[in-house]
Amino acid sequence: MTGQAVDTRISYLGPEASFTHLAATKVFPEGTLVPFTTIPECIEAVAEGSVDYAVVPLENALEGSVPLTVDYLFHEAQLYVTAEVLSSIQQHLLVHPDNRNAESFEAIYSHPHALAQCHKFLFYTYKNTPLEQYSSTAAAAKMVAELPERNIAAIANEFSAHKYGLDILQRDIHDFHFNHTRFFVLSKSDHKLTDPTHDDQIKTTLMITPPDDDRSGVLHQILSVFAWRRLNLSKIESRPLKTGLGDYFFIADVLADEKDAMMRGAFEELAALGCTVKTLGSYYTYK
Ligand SMILES: O=C(O)C(=O)C[C@]1(C(=O)O)C=C[C@@H](O)C=C1
Repeated sequence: MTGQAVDTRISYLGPEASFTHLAATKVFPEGTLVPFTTIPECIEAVAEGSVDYAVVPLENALEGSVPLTVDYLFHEAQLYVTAEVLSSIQQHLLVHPDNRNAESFEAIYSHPHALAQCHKFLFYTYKNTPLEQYSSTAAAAKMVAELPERNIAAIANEFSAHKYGLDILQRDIHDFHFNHTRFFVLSKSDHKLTDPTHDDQIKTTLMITPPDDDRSGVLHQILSVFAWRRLNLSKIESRPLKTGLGDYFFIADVLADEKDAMMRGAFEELAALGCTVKTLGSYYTYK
């Protein structure tokens, strides 16, 4: 199934020119893209059926997981991943043209992940400048554009600079060169989006809750389920179950299709161990 239909509706963490918007246009060059201010709003829109898909950030190479996305998918939503998008992230310091000669700023605004990706730059160059969290990089850029009378700056991408008429004061301010973010394309139905450009490697994301009997070696047992079947994990991470200190679930990416015989065997063995498994489905990567 491709994501090309014009009448397909897609929610994304907006506004226009956010990194999430750019990721959404890779998969849906022709769909109707509907911006939302928060990740839960994007996810709820697809869950309640006002859009067909949601595109949300999942993980960044420098900052790690976006906890809100992971936790919302585990605790609140029953959705499937139909594709993931891998995007290279370049962060720039943007200012209103009226303030391009400013040497210091009242505050610098951006999404918390973007501020964190530029920690070293901000620490060494703007040590005493307050850093203010905003709903997305593009939302911060839009706000800076709308308030020329305030001497403030935003961290966002080049598209935001063009879209909102800002100057790029400093390019590529992210701390490490390899800055990439993974985005999930979510749907209510379990299917795979495909495209001639997608990667051949299929991936399945599982959310595994261990049995609550506190037995020793349970993580080892879970890992062995995959290891002896030669099912390669590209990621495993623990997140709090929110039921008590020390209670966790694991989010694991397995490089296989959940319909493979080996994967079906893995599901059976995990159940026999007393684990509860929530599958987010199998999907390809758009680059
Ligand atoms: O899409 C955006 O512009 C965002 O602000 C979100 C987000 C994120 O949550 O990771 C997306 C990509 C970048 O890693 C920085 C921020």
